[in-house]
Amino acid sequence: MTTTAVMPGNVPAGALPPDAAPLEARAVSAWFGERKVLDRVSLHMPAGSVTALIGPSGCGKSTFLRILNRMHELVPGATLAGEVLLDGADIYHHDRRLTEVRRRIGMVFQKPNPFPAMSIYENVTAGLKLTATRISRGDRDDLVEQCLTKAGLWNEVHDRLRQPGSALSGGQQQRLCIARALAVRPQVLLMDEPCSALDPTSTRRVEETIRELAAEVTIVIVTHNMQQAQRVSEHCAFFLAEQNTPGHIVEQGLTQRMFHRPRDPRTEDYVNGRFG
Ligand SMILES: Nc1ncnc2c1ncn2[C@@H]1O[C@H](COP(=O)(O)OP(=O)(O)OP(=O)(O)O)[C@@H](O)[C@H]1O
Repeated sequence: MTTTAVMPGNVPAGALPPDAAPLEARAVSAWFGERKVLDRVSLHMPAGSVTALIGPSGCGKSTFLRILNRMHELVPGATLAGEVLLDGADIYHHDRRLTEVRRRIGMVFQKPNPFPAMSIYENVTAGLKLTATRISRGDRDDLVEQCLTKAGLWNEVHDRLRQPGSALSGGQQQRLCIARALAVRPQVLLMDEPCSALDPTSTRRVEETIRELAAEVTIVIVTHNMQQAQRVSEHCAFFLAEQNTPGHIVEQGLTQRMFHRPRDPRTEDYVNGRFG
């Protein structure tokens, strides 16, 4: 797949976003100090679709997600082995710039975390400053509208863009965080339980947003909610860490197949709520 991502310093006001890219983990293992928490995880996350990571607490889903945009290395004593390929190129290659990797592979966290002192408008454009992206005032206005529209929030906030982001409801704040992540035109969006702090109505709204974005950005989402995994994802990977062994993938494939015709009895037990 060719890459036409917009580089920092050159953001035209065109249609969002550039190009979703496939992400692939090859034999990824991870340690915290001496303790191995992931063992040789290989997973293909196809471009322009949603991949859900499911599994009981502590099996390494968040650690795996954080490895996908090089956040794992921020933890003192944390190490890893294996490769992560974005559009075929290893994000851990010594030539890759960390800021560029994180710009291409954005992250939305469990708890909505808009910058509290910034307005809604400034929250969306915050990432442009961090990535030293130059953009004219007119293009910036267009970008804010596009990102808020993509995040399903424009209609609710277009008349109060200068109000603080923290004044929004929890679900709106999470969609603001999605808009902020989109503003730097990522090819991949990682989401770590993005709805776990939200009420059911806000959850549905964020899920709609995820589905709307899916054609244009590769999405990888950690979720404990089996209904949510089925509603939002095309692909699914079931992680398990049995009896203090490191987490690994038991089964992966199309979500509908995994939920209705699982191949491994442990997958069947998990998706049917018999453990975890
Ligand atoms: N910063 C850390 N330092 C040491 N150990 C950690 C750290 N973060 C996670 N771990 C350990 O790594 C293992 C995997 O944790 P991780 O958070 O990735 O699992 P998870 O599947 O995402 O869990 P949950 O669903 O509860 O969020 C766990 O045993 C956890 O205790």
